[in-house]
Amino acid sequence: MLGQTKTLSQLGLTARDGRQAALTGLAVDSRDVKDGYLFAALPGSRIHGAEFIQYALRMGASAILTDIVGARLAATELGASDAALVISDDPREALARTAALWFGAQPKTMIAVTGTNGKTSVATFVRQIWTLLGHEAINLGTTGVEGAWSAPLAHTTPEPITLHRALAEAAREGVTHAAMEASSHGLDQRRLDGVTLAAAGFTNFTQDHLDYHATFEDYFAAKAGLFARVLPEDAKAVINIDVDRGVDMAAIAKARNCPVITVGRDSGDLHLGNIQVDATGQVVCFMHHGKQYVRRLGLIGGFQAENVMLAAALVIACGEEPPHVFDTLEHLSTVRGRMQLAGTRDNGATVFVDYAHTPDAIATALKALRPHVVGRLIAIVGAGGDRDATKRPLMGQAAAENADVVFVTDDNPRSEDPATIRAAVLLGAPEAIEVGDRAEAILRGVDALGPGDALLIAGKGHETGQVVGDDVLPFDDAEQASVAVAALDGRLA
Ligand SMILES: CC(=O)N[C@H]1[C@@H](OP(=O)(O)OP(=O)(O)OC[C@H]2O[C@@H](n3ccc(=O)[nH]c3=O)[C@H](O)[C@@H]2O)O[C@H](CO)[C@@H](O)[C@@H]1O[C@H](C)C(=O)N[C@@H](C)C(=O)N[C@H](CCC(=O)O)C(=O)O
Ligand SMILES: Nc1ncnc2c1ncn2[C@@H]1O[C@H](COP(=O)(O)OP(=O)(O)OP(=O)(O)O)[C@@H](O)[C@H]1O
Ligand SMILES: N[C@H](CCC[C@H](N)C(=O)O)C(=O)O
Ligand SMILES: [Mg+2]
Repeated sequence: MLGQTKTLSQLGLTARDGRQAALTGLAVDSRDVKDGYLFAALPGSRIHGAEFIQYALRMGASAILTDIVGARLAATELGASDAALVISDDPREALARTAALWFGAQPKTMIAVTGTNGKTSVATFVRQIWTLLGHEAINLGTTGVEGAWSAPLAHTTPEPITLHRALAEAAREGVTHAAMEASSHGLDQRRLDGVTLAAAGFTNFTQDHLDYHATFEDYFAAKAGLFARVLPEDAKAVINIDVDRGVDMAAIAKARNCPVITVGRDSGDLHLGNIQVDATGQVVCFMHHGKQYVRRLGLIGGFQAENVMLAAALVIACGEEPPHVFDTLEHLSTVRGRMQLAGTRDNGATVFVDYAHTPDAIATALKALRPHVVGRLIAIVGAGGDRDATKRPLMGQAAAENADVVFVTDDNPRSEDPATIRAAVLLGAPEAIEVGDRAEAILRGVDALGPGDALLIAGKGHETGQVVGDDVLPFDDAEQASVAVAALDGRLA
């Protein structure tokens, strides 16, 4: 995009006085504005971006996109400037559409997946299936952009400028298929409203993010925006109807005339029949419109079978032949940090790392492990700072109810006092052992493993840092686990 200019009208924008402007770039943060840029001054959760219009104008902004409140806030600066002023009722949505036009390309076939848990897993499985079918495919989300083209991302659903820059670059590199995660923050802030989707998926709905969304209903409404607003009317909605609110989500999609494909544990256009677990995976019977496909997945957990089912249905919704899709499933590999086997002790006990950071995910992950374990199930849990505080005791409770031994430790305390967070988790797990230092908790968890036992280290999954205050200290659960196993089994040089 370097060196290009586009006029406001080429970007679908109209200035209040009809003025044109040749733009050289877009920015959502005044500190990123350069000569000739459009600065989107958005209403924020802490401050209105219009407070920075004066700064953006000094940096050479040629146009300002904001709402009526922003225009009033910066009336004096705007009055004295030549910059074009675009006022929108929904400037975040306008920015998303503008960013799509500015970058001008995306992979031809795109899907998005929302839900409290399972988005990264489903998006990764969709990408793996497309790749196995011979397509150039990527997934975008919590673990960055992965697949045929890769790049790091700071957010699960990046803001529109970052998102469309990545999509356009991937498309230029030959990527034809992309699966992205739609977080509730991303949907609420219209970050993906400029993406053209062929299909959208819904995994499940349980508690998270009640720090950001005022009520549970607001959280649902944000997620429902994927089907109520972002998905085009002729595009397919693929919905797990065997989970809470699945039926409501399907009704929202139907009301917009989107064809609805249902999946579920026990019912739906695609559902699961018998599942037989073994030490390293499961043999699953997939039932699709009266046909049965029995396939072995090298993945642990009934929830991963459900995620694979949703991924397969999304790929089929995008036009692939069902038998070809089911034939790829035996070749799927574990998503990094999701039920990842991180070590096996000499006595056969296993250690898994999993990104469970909600009450439902902790319960689900532990229940999923139980059939694979003949001995005790040990869990290490902790809750993040500066995030939904009401989920903390519920996370402790989920661990206490589903594991035999629980350690409560730290997981990204951020600006909060770690001991206060642990105390909240311990309210739900009063018998748990408190070990603040995460490395020590892992060492003690691994040390406690007898023959036939298993350890679940929950919360950090693929993360490579422990966020304490403003510092990110290097920390990797899988690495710590394998070091602990090696040290305790005398395999460290
Ligand atoms: C809570 C939240 O989502 N905040 C997002 C929101 O910022 P905000 O409303 O808090 O912004 P603010 O600080 O009030 O500032 C208002 C505006 O002034 C601008 N500004 C601010 C300072 C300045 O000097 N100049 C300037 O222009 C800001 O860019 C912003 O547009 O709008 C910004 C611009 O679009 C986002 O970058 C920012 O994401 C922050 C960085 C964030 O951390 N978000 C997280 C919580 C998030 O989105 N997570 C989700 C979910 C993950 C999950 O599912 O678990 C994700 O998709 O990653
Ligand atoms: N279908 C599911 N049902 C219940 N729990 C699940 C499901 N899929 C994954 N989980 C749990 O949630 C954790 C996170 O999975 P994943 O990263 O795929 O979810 P996500 O929705 O992308 O999370 P985030 O909100 O952080 O982006 C997993 O490690 C597992 O414990
Ligand atoms: N995307 C989630 C990840 C949480 C992971 C956990 N390790 C934590 O820090 O709470 C969030 O930011 O809420
Ligand atoms: Mg994710």
